Formats: sequence, structure tokens, C-alpha cells
Amino acid sequence: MSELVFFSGTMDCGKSTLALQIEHNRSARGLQGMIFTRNDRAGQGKLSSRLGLVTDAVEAPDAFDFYAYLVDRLSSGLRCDYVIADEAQFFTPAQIDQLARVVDDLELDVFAFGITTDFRSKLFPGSQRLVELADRVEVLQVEALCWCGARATHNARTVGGRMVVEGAQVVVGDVNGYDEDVVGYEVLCRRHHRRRMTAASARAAVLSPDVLPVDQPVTPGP
Ligand SMILES: Nc1ncnc2c1ncn2[C@@H]1O[C@H](COP(=O)(O)OP(=O)(O)O)[C@@H](O)[C@H]1O
Ligand SMILES: Cc1cn([C@H]2C[C@H](O)[C@@H](COP(=O)(O)O)O2)c(=O)[nH]c1=O
Repeated sequence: MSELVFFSGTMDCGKSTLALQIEHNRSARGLQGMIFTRNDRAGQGKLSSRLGLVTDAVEAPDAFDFYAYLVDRLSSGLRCDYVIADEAQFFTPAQIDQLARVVDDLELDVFAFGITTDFRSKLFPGSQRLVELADRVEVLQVEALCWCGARATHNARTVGGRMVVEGAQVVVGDVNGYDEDVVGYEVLCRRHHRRRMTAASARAAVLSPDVLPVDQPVTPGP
């Protein structure tokens, strides 16, 4: 029975690496998949991992119809045995419905990879639809860590290393961006996401004689 599987986690937890491994293992056994993505950091039509691997993919903007594309492909005699969809948080809910239809009507496995929540810890619409429709949601086993050593569960957006909470939901970027005026991201545990405490601000707090140590209880925020 074909499945829609949503592999989810924070940024930098190995989702794209796993996508490339699934692709490698299946193509090594003679299967032929289609790889889709949206807004990869490596550029349009690429699926890239921080481990240095990159492969070509079909870019899927809002107007792209996964179901129609695959029906077209199969009816013109081309092959597709499974589907990989990276950066799935950026797909529209309608596109996630198309992927579910690919599983049910075309009987193809669909492996979708993406972050569930944005920098404000709100669900991306595409990820919400995946949670609603997927046969399975798999949380990646390699834990990304907060600077405090706890499991990172949240994505913070940073500018100059400081967490920001205003801005567009979609801003393509990478972790470890500490430059002033450059949007970057940092993964944090919930406690430090709620307190807006990134590695840089924790370091600054420790160095300042005016503030309490980071892990002392503080008045809860709004
Ligand atoms: N230099 C490195 N050596 C070993 N592992 C690394 C290195 N750089 C990145 N990684 C691994 O790659 C992971 C990020 O993989 P990637 O597939 O790009 O993540 P995601 O798609 O979830 O954002 C990191 O969590 C880490 O486990
Ligand atoms: C939290 C958050 C992230 N993004 C962007 C930043 C990256 O380009 C991707 C995530 O890619 P990864 O392979 O999982 O690291 O999403 C965004 O646009 N908005 C956000 O709130």
C-alpha cells in the first residue's frame, strides 16, 4: 500500500540528507523517482544537504500541480516509481492535497520533508495540511540541539544573532548567520525560544553584570 509520509523536524536536523539517502537507496535498486522542491538555499531546481550533497529537482511554485504533472508524465510513457518532496513547508495546502491524490490514485509512495513551524512557532500552511493528511509523520532521529544542550524543537529567526519575531513567514536562509543585518536562523529548545534567548544573547547576558544567570527562573513572557 502506498503511503504519504511526512518527515519533519527543525531546520538542520538532516531532512534533506535523509531525502537524498532515500533517493540513493531506491535508485540503486533500479527504481526511478521524481524529486520536487521549493526555494532550496542552493537555488532553483536543487535539493541540497549541508553534508555537501546536491541533486537536481523539479522546482514546484504555487501554480505547479503535482498530480497533473505526474499523470502527464506517466501517460506519456515515462516512469515514476516514487516521489520525494523537499522543503514541503513551502507548498500550498492544495499542493499537499495533490500529493495525497498521487498516493491514492496513482499508487506512488510520497516522501515529504519539511519543518513544521515557522520562526514564530506557528504551523506553515503546507505542514499543517501534511499533518492532517499524512499516513505517517516521522520525527527525525538525529536531534538538533539548542545552545543549552536540550533538544532543539523550535526555529528562531535571527538578525545579528538576536532573535526577531516580526517579518514575512518565508525568508530563505541558513543557520549560523551571525552577521549584522543578515537574516539567519538558530534552532532552540522551547524554553529559550519563548525567552528569545539565542546563543549570542545568552553569551551577552552571562558577560553582563546586570542580569541574572540564564537558567534562573524569569518572569514568564506574554
Ligand atoms: N561538517 C559536518 N560533519 C558532520 N555532519 C554534519 C556536518 N555539517 C552538517 N552535518 C549534519 O547535517 C545535518 C544537516 O543536514 P541537512 O540535511 O542539511 O538538514 P535539514 O535539511 O534538516 O535542514 C546537521 O544536523 C548535521 O547532523
Ligand atoms: C523557520 C523558518 C525557516 N524558513 C526557511 C529557511 C530555510 O530556507 C528553510 C528551511 O530549510 P532547512 O533545509 O530545513 O534548513 O525555511 C522560513 O522561510 N521561515 C521560517 O520561519
